[in-house]
Order: sequence, then structure tokens, then C-alpha cells
Amino acid sequence: MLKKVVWEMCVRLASDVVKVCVTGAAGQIAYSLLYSIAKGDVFGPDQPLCLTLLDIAPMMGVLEGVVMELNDCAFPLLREIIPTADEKVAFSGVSAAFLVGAMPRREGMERKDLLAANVKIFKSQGQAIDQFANKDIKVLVVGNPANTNALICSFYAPSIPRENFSCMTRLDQNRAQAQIAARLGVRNDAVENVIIWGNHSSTQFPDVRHATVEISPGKRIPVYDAVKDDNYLKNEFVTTVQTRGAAVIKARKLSSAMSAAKAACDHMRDWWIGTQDNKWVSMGVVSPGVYGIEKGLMYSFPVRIQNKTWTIVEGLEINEFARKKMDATAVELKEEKDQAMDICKA
Ligand SMILES: NC(=O)C1=CN([C@@H]2O[C@H](COP(=O)(O)OP(=O)(O)OC[C@H]3O[C@@H](n4cnc5c(N)ncnc54)[C@H](O)[C@@H]3O)[C@@H](O)[C@H]2O)C=CC1
Ligand SMILES: O=C([O-])CC(=O)C(=O)O
Repeated sequence: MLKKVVWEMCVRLASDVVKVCVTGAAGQIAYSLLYSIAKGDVFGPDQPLCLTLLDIAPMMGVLEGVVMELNDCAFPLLREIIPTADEKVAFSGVSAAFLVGAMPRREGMERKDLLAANVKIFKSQGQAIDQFANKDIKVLVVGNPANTNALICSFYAPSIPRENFSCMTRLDQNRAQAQIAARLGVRNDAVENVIIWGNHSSTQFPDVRHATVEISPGKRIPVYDAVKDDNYLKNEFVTTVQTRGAAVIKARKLSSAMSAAKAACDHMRDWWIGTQDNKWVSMGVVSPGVYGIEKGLMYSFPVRIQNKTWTIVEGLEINEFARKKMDATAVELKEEKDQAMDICKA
């Protein structure tokens, strides 16, 4: 009898393990990301994990070192680590994937300058996900240009619902939230419902028209009323968020990594576990044609999430200023999409 109970417990434990893939696993974002995932920050403090770590063949030596360090952390939730350069091994049976592996930009480049170098990675990984991953996999694309790479990845994985592909604009959301909090001298989490519209690029539109801030315990007011400076919110604030990635590269000579990893964790955790009550988060998702944004573009919208399903927050008033910004970033996404399709078909 005891033997049977123990056996059943073992079976349950084994089947409870969630398989998660991280690509670019030997790179700088992954170095922070893997730590947080393995610790339980994303899938919950009781969720056992198997991590598959994909990188290219020449990086297998470095990846071996990352695996050693993960083992040396002695994480209770980490049941198995599979380092590999083979997409089939990396994506087989996977329920959640962080697609980080791609070339980062250097000083003076725009993210779309990476298209030619990176988009084929996402075509190939889309095809592998289509063949080998679980059909309900949740895919977060971080590698730049993130929106267009996510679109291509989903295009080449036709057996997986398009809603299961997203790209990361959470870093932009976190940046916007932190800028407002600093301006008002409040905690970062006092600021809610900041929106990032569009592309994870310098045309994105960080919008605080619908955001609120708790300025004193229990007192929440619109950010516009708290800041009382329309000129700042429409100009300096927008530009600061749009160009923050470039500012980090200029200072560090490397692109954001710790903050990118934190944002990837925030994004996937909210997708997996759900958003709270009236809070919105921004993520790049395939446009269903709302807010006048062409159907099929991978565009960042405010969403609520329940049961691992996102729903765009609809009905927000869009003024003339916002309309222009939202359209400009959509135009850029359309251009990137056409260019990416040409590269993939060549
Ligand atoms: N969406 C966002 O908010 C952000 C996106 N990024 C982007 O994330 C990407 C990764 O950045 P870092 O980790 O700093 O770069 P990194 O150069 O440190 O690491 C990239 C890793 O990807 C690997 N890789 C290259 N091709 C691969 C393939 N086909 N399959 C698997 N792995 C592959 C490389 O060997 C390398 O180990 C870049 O494209 C960067 O621009 C960075 C910050 C924020
Ligand atoms: O700016 C870059 O190239 C890296 C990135 O996406 C970011 O920091 O937002």
C-alpha cells in the first residue's frame, strides 16, 4: 500500500514538471533570466521545472559553465537542465519559451537594423516549435526587432494559435512607470496602467493618459493631474522612454540585460498566473484590428490576462495626439513586416 502511494506521488511529481525553454542561454540576458526562472519568480514558488537551454554550437562550452552555476545554486524547483544546440531537443514538449537568442544592437544602430541578421532565427525556431512544442505553448520573443521576430515566428508555426505568441514591451512599460514614479517621488508600484503602444523601437508610444498614481495612502489620481505638466508628458517623457535602450548601450557599451530579464519574468509571470483586478500590462500581440491598428500586425496593446488568455483593454479614448503616435509606430511595423517576409522567402 505504502509502495503504491509513494509510486503515485512520484508519478504526480514527474507529470507536474513544466518544461521551459530559454534560447540565447549563454548570453547576457539569459544569465539573469535563468536565475529568476529557476528560483520560482515566474511559474510560482511551488512549480517544479525542467529547463531546456538553446544556444548555437560554438557557445556550448560557455553554456556548460552556465549549467554548472545553475546546478551550484541548488534550486529546489529545478528538476532537470538540458543544454543543447538542437532546436528539436530544445522545443520538444515545451510549455513556455523565452526566445532571447539573437544578435543585440550596438551604439548608433536602430533595432530594425538587426532584421537581416536575426529574422531567420525566428523562422527556424517557429518551424521547430510547430513540430515539437506543446500546442498550448506560450512564446515570448525578446530578441530584436522583437515585434517582427514574434510575427515571423508565429507565421512559421501555423499549428499553434497566433495568440500564443507575444513580444516584449514590458521593459518599456517598466521604464515609463519608473520615470513617472521618480518625477512624483512615489514608489514605482504606486503608478498603474501606463501603456506602451506599438513597436519596441524608437517609434513606440508610451502613454500615461489613462494611468493613475497613488499620491498618498488610499488616494489615487490620474497621472496627468499629478504631474501637471502636459509639455513634459508629451515630449521629454516620451522621448526618454523611446530612447532608453540606446542610452543604456551608450553608457554600458552593452544593451540592457538585468532590466530586460526582469521584464521578461514580469511578462511571462502575468501571462501564466494572470493580472490583478483592474491592472493592465502591455505586451506585443497580434492585432485583431482594434484601435484602428491593421489586423495581423504584432503591436503592443494594454491587456488583461485570465486563465493564460490575454484580452485587449478596449474602449479607451484616443485623442488626436495619441492617434498620430499610434499610427506612426504601426507604419513602421508594417514596413518591418514586409521586409521580414521578403528576407524569409528569399
Ligand atoms: N525586447 C526587449 O525589450 C529587449 C530585447 N533585447 C534583445 O535580446 C537579444 C539578446 O540580447 P543579449 O542577451 O544581450 O545578447 P547576447 O549577445 O549576450 O546573447 C545572445 C545569445 O544568443 C545566442 N544565439 C544566437 N543565435 C542563436 C540561435 N539561432 N539560437 C539560439 N541562440 C542563439 C548567442 O550565441 C548568444 O549566446 C538581442 O537581440 C537584444 O537586442 C535586449 C534587451 C531588451
Ligand atoms: O535597445 C536595445 O537594443 C536593447 C533593447 O531592446 C532595450 O534595451 O530596450
